[in-house]
Amino acid sequence: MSAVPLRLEISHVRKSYPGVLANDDVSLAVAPGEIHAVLGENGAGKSTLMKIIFGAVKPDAGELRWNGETVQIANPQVARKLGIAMVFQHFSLFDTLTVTENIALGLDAKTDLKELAERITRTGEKYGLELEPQRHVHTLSVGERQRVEIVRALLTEPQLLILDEPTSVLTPQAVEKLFVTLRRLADEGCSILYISHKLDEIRALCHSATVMRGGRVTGNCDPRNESSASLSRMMIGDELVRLQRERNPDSQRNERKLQVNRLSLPKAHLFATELKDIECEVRAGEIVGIAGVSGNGQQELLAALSGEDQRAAPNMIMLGGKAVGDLSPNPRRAAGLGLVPEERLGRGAVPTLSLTANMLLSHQKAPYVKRGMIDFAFTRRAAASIIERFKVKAAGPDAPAKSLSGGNLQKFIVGREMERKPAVFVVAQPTWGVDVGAAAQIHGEILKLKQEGCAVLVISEELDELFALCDRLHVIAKGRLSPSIPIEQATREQVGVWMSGLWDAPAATEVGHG
Ligand SMILES: Nc1ncnc2c1ncn2[C@@H]1O[C@H](COP(=O)(O)OP(=O)(O)OP(=O)(O)O)[C@@H](O)[C@H]1O
Repeated sequence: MSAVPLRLEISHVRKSYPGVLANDDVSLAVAPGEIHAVLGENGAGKSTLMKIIFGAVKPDAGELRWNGETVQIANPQVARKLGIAMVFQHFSLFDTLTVTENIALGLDAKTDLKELAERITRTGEKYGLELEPQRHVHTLSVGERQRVEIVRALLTEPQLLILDEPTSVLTPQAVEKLFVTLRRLADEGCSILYISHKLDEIRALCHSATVMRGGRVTGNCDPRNESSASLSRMMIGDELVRLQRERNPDSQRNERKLQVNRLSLPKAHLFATELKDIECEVRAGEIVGIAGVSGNGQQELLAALSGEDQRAAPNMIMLGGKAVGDLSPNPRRAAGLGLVPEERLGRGAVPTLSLTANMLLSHQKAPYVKRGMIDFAFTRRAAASIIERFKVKAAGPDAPAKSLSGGNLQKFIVGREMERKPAVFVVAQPTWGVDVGAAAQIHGEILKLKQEGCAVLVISEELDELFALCDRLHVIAKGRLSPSIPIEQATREQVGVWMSGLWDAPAATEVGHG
């Protein structure tokens, strides 16, 4: 036998959860050095399949062959011994530990922390994933956390690397760098399973693709020969809805709903970003975007806006004319603020609680709570209506938040916050991990909010998203905010230059501070 065996061969895998068949007769094969995409809508069963390969979930039926041998992957330790590494979509890092300590936990053997820190730095530099090993994870932005996860996987020198939406929080430049890394790994013989909703990335990177829908494999193709439209048709069985962004030039005369006035905040901890003189405003019926590479003050700005950080002077943040800079989240909500944070598990939702109970995180007044009593029947109906309106795939309103796939939970949280009919809606990474169909739907709902007169602030690293949604755009860099530019005048090149902090404040086209 001269033929090289397949690196991984999966045959007839099945896995059911209460109420859902997450994987139904799934087969898939990956050769050494092959970059293989797995694509499908939110809840199609991609993560479940990857967890089965990684030994984190036990299949009900089916066979796995590794380098030609039948294997039982009982747990992730077995997977790692075989040479399988996985970067999860949800971070699996401990906040209170440093980068090095977190990575040490993922490695089986006893490790010398000093030596490990050096390896982390070296690997990070080699692959363009720079990290500061001594930093505590709670001080890192989501983009930086993603880097930790990827470096942790690379340190094990895997034969198969599974990446579950690795680029969702990376900048275009970082994605390019990552692709160089992945192609090099593949050239060295490492196989890669790549889950992503970004069809253009799949077409640029992957040699082959398996398409899933409703737990089943619905097709195989070479994505290099497909267009994004044909891939998306295979995935959702339909054409995408085109967004209609109506520019309303009069919105500049509308009432100011959110104003940030010379907001400066010193670092809350050693690795935080200091906010310097942030000035922006959002008027009723307007969508303003903030672009920028993660870790440039987005987290700090969100904390100041939400009330998690109450150190600002009252009038540094004005909500509908009310000075709220030093207030806690509840009075800000009462003043009309709706907020979707970038971390959905932990900040956006309580993982172990049902979707119904999670409604109460942002709905604590009538009709949800009456005379101090929670109206569970009403709350449950409200959760059910969000599930229906946003097409959230979940067993029902009683399903725990953690049982939802990433994109579905995101849809639920966005729906829950919109349900409050906020006067000001602040959303970070609105479509992180969300499939193309659902992203179009979330964008449509955000545009609808705008039409209803809501003032929307979108903080995102996805330039496409910002260009599709916003009327005006700012860029955040090193804790400073650029002036805003009307979207018609913005170019990717200019925004890219601004991302490194280079803008001339007085000369730039400032709108809306009149
Ligand atoms: N632990 C669990 N308990 C109950 N149901 C689950 C669990 N894990 C996954 N499911 C369900 O299985 C189905 C497949 O989920 P999976 O996470 O594999 O989808 P996915 O294709 O990775 O989606 P996404 O793109 O949103 O990450 C979903 O309907 C999900 O709600």
